[in-house]
Amino acid sequence: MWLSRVAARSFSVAAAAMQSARVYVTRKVPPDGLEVLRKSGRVQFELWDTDDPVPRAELLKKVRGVDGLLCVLTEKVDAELLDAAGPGLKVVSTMSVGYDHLSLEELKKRSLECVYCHFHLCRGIRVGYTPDVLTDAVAELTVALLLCTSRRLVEATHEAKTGGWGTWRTLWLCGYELANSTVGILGLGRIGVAIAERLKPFKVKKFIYTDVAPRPELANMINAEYVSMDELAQQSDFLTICCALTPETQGICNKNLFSKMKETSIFINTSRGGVVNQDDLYEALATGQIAGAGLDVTTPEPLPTSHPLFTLKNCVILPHIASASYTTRNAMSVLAANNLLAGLRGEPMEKELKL
Ligand SMILES: O=C(O)[C@H](O)CO
Repeated sequence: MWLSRVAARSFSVAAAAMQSARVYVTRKVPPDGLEVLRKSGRVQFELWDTDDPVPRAELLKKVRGVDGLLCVLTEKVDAELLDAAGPGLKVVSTMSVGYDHLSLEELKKRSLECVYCHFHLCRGIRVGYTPDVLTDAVAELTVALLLCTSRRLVEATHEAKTGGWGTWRTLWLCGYELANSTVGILGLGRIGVAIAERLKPFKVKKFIYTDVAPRPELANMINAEYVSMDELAQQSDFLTICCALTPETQGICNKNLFSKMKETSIFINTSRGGVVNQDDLYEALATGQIAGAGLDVTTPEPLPTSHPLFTLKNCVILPHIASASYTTRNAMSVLAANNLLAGLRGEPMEKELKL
């Protein structure tokens, strides 16, 4: 069985190197990325040319026999999809920094089959993603969401528009300020550093963080102290979640964490909804266990408008827009296209996920 799979892959890798590869693009991607694909002259690509996700059944049909897949975070790349694509699939390039929609296990399994293959170009399925190019946009939006939540801007504009604005009142719509505060970062990476750099001029007193292990090279850039998860919860006036969604971080922001936070603290999540237990968060917000939450990500997405979190004044919910600037989304599409092309040529990708 593996022999025929390896043989098929070896043949198709060699063939793709000589002629144009077949690629399926699962979404209308920004123009700069499409231009890269068009100009390459190396790929014949078919595009799901709308802003809505391609229906699963259609996707499974369209990937049959492709050499490459350029996808976004709404497409689950799992065993079913990889089987549907078949042994010719050489590259999956996602236009996202997050890769929790890709089953790394399944991708790895298929790559391992190539241990038996002695062709240099035959290295299993390679995966590209788009870190770095979105760091500025995500950090900027995180700061905006944090200020919007802590200074109650959504509530305030609502009051102004709907006649709630009476006379000037001493404690009306008061919130919490960054000056002299402690900001906690759960999961310190490029984005956490970029957020801290932007918050520093607001006169934050102290940055603290936790992660699977200390990250001194990054922490030194923002003078952040490594603390335990409990200390992070207890000390943070603002807690910003920057970790990837993995089996280890799934639901890590739960009752246990919220119960240790201050009643005056603000919780901000621009990573993935899955890191939060939303029932526990609702409880913490509704009972005043914490002061407020700003969420750019939820489970599911979109969050149904009937969801209890939407009933809370102290919860600001955005529709997953952290990287949504024209510059960044175009840059992500270019990087995803270049990763795809490099993978198809059997060359190193600019940003490749090590499986
Ligand atoms: O993973 C990502 O890239 C973001 O969540 C969307 O830009």
